[in-house]
Amino acid sequence: MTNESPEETRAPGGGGGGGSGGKGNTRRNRADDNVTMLTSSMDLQRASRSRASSSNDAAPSITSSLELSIQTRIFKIIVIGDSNVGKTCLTFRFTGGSFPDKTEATIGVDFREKAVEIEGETIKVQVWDTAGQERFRKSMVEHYYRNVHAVVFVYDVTKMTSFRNLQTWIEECNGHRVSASVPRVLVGNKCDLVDQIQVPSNVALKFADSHNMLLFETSAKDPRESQNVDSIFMSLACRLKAQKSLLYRDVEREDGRVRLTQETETKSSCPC
Ligand SMILES: Nc1nc2c(ncn2[C@@H]2O[C@H](COP(=O)(O)OP(=O)(O)OP(=O)(O)O)[C@@H](O)[C@H]2O)c(=O)[nH]1
Ligand SMILES: [Mg+2]
Repeated sequence: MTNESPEETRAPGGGGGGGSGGKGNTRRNRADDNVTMLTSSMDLQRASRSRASSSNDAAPSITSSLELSIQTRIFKIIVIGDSNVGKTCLTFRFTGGSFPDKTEATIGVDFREKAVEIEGETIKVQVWDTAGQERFRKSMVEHYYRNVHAVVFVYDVTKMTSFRNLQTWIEECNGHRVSASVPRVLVGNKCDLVDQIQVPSNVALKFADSHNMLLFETSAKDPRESQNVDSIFMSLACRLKAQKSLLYRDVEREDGRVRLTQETETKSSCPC
């Protein structure tokens, strides 16, 4: 587990992978129609180690990779909700394109990252998969909300308590001075368990509307829903791209550190 803040995160390189479009359930942006996923899951901790091990590479390659990094914007999206609702599986599905065979309760936070292309611009979506269990999250909460760009609230459609507890999660978010302009979405997960659904769509939709959120009902497990899972994150990335510009600045070439600063600009050409 790493604890890098976005300002300190160095942009790693990317690989392949992809997804777009998909059927909607309740309300959904078609953000992904004009979007191409570029990179599969990247554990930032591993990426950090790999960067460290290659730090003896020739200086020109470091310089050119930093120059590439300067062009890359990073959006920090946190995933919040009760333990066992499927936060890890959803983030894994988005960044890795599959459902994990086995998961354990998240301790602190797990970082996953995916590079996506929106209207010709490559953007890194940095997903913070947070711990639902209080004992595994209490020392980390400040870090979750620090400089966050978007929030995904998750409940389990087969567990009414996870839906009722959303109010507490929203209050925690508000209590950490997350601006009202930070986009938030609501995700009802485990829709594949059709015989066990406890949270009706209309109830969830009403709740989402009252909190000015889009609602996505989906399943991290069902591969037919993978594009819908992608849409959760891509709709946010599109909204963020339209709202603000996050740029790497203050390149300190001596030690290879890159600091991310945030500035706001108005852009209006996002397809979603
Ligand atoms: N049927 C079904 N099971 C799911 C789905 N998503 C997750 N699960 C299962 O739900 C359990 C919990 O999933 P996790 O992703 O680890 O839950 P979490 O929200 O990350 O839990 P914490 O890390 O403790 O906060 C695991 O057994 C998953 O296999 C889904 O869409 N459908
Ligand atoms: Mg987890």
